[in-house]
Amino acid sequence: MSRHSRRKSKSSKRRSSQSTASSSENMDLLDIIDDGPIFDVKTSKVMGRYMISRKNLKPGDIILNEAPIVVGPCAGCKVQCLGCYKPLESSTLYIKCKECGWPLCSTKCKGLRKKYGHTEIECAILKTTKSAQFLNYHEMEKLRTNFNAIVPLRCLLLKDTDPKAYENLMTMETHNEIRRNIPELWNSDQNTVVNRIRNDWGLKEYTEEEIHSICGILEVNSFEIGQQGINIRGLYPTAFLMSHDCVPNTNHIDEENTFRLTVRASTRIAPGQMITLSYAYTLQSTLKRREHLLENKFFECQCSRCADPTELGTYSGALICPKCRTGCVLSTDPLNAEADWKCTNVGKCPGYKITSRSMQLLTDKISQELENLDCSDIIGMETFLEKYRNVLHPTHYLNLSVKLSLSQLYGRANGYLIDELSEDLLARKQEICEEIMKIFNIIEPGYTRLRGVTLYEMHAPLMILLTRQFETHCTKSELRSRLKKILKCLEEASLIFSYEPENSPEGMMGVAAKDALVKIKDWEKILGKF
Ligand SMILES: C[S@@+](CC[C@H](N)C(=O)[O-])C[C@H]1O[C@@H](n2cnc3c(N)ncnc32)[C@H](O)[C@@H]1O
Repeated sequence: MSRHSRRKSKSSKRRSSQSTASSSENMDLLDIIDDGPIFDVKTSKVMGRYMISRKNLKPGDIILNEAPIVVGPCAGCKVQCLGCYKPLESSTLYIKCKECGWPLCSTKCKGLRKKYGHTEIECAILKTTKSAQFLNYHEMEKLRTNFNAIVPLRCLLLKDTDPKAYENLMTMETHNEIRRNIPELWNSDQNTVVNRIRNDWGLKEYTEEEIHSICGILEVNSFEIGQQGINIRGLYPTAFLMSHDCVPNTNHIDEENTFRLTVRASTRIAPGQMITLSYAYTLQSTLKRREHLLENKFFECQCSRCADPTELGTYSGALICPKCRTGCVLSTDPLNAEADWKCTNVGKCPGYKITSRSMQLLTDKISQELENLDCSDIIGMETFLEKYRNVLHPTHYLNLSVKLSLSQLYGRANGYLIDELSEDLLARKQEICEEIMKIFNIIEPGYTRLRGVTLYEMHAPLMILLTRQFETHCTKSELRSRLKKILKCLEEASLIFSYEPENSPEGMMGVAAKDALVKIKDWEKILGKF
């Protein structure tokens, strides 16, 4: 899943505690379960195992904190250091491990002989199997595919090095029965993982079936992790148990060097409520999210957002009716990707219908146009919004992604620095932030990065406009109420970012939000409490 994972266990009476979870590197599921009643694991025919809360959780509460079972390069990744995963493709500064011959960032790489890096046992196997002979540095595409087999090999090595972890891992969902009927997927795993491990490296002790199962487990259960330009995947012993929801109630972060995962509640979660994360990108339409989930996680999402043609009133996939120009064109059956789309302006529209296929062709074409836009081109983005004003709903996911970019570009891009913005452009930044916040409040509610970033962005135009206007046209009471609004934005942003690593972009935004809060407090000293 994208920045998520899940896990297994037949019993429905399992639970974990925050204190136990954070106290031991080597705990297993049962250790967690025995000690603290944060969640239970239940089983359903449709979803398999899933987690429910045992208590009232508040936003920010830790649900679990655990070390990975295994980490390493993603399938399809670029060439990277086998120890610390630093990207190496565009770097001339790399060496080959003097034992196994695989690329490393340096002889002093911090991941050498480390549990979650290039271990001695991995190095010995890659050396004795003469695996480096297949690393042809003149054919990058082929070279990259060698990395696909690294994490599967690490999983297989657990059989001897950590049998309990291996046993745990092998209970995870593989979806082999579906995956083996998708030739493109199965053959790619066969060629780049199974044949690599068994034929090229000669490790025949591992069966084809078990290697395919590990490929499935990794695809279905691993989290995308990594900080500071590192993009890798990790399997976690418990977090994989969280089921998917297109409006999730948790968020998670992974620590930079240890790769420990912390899952927190992002909203209030009541006892008995499912603990969820989104395996798909929330800023997409139902059709796109469901397509991703079916192709990558092998299930059909039926959540309340997917089942509602308006997507809980966010209209993330809605078109503007070309006939009546005011109605919304929505799916007649959102849980059926083939269903027609119709204008819902009943009585006022002469009637408009489009097939799902045509609707997708249209949005794919517009999406392609968007992809070709320079990501810092403010005018290009505003022109895009204007061009599709009568085609896409204002909160269609393509418009939302443009507005999210604009919310950050106004005030930061060259020629658009915050102090240089005219009052009109400051008002535009504010308007965009307010518009997208309404949607994020629905699809990414609570303590989420998207809300944190947007709240922080929103405070800036509010503050600059106020500083420019307060001497000329602002009464004392208006001043106080405007400062109160800014204070609220900053306080919430700063709270959300307090859970982020300090050196991450969000962590740094948190520091900036705190600094800005101090300045606002100075105003409070003059004006009295807001
Ligand atoms: C990471 S696993 C979650 C743990 C898994 N249920 C188990 O028992 O091991 C992800 C898989 O769980 C199932 N799943 C998770 N969320 C679901 C949902 N909302 N609807 C249907 N199936 C879901 C799907 O089979 C999916 O591929």
